[in-house]
Amino acid sequence: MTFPFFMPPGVAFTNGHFTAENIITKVTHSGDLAGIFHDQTAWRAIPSETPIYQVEMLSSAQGEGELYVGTTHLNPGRVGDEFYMTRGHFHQRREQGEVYFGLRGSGLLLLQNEQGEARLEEVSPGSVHIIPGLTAHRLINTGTEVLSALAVWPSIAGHDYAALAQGFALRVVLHDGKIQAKEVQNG
Ligand SMILES: O=P(O)(O)OC[C@H]1O[C@](O)(CO)[C@@H](O)[C@@H]1O
Ligand SMILES: [Fe+2]
Repeated sequence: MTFPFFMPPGVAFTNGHFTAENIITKVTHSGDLAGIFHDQTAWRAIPSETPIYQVEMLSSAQGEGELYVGTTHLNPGRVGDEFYMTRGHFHQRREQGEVYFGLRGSGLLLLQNEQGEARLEEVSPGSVHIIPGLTAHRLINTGTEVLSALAVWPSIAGHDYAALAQGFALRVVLHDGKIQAKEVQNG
C-alpha cells in the first residue's frame, strides 16, 4: 500500500483539518542516549546537544481504545560506524502493537521478540510496517537524508526501555562502504 501524501514536519492532520496547536514535540539529543551506541568513545566525542531525532505527536485522548499518532524524524549520521537510531522499546503493555508508515528517506525498522530473535524491515516512502505485540522496535537511518516515519499506536501501550538495558541483538553499521547488520554477542 503506497500513500500519496506526505505530512510536512510540524503540521498534523486532525479532525479533518491541519492544526499545529495540538502537537507535542520531543527532541532526543546525543546526550540523552548514553549507553545506546556501541562506540562509547565516538559517542562522547559528539556534542551532547546534537539532535538525533524528533518526534511530533498529536495530543490525542488517553484510554482503552484511544490511539496516538506521531511522526519520528531521525537525522542521518553515525556514531563511530553505527547509524543514528532511536532508543528503541518494548511497550509496557507488551501485547500492544504499532503501525509504521515510511514517509521520507531510507532506513530500517529493527524488530525483536522477547526470545531475542531480531529482524529488519526496510523503511522508505510508502512502506507500511505492522509491529506485532510482544515486539521491541527501533528505527535506524541508513540514508543520507532525514528518515521520517509516521506511527500509530494505542495510547495505553507505554514505553518499556528497561527491558532493553542489554541492547538489541543486532547493530547496523557501515562497513567497507556497505550497510551491515552485525549480531551482538553479549546483548
Ligand atoms: O521512544 P523511542 O524508542 O525513542 O522511539 C521514538 C518514538 O517512536 C515511536 O515508537 C513512534 O513515534 C514513539 O512511540 C516513540 O516515542
Ligand atoms: Fe512503540
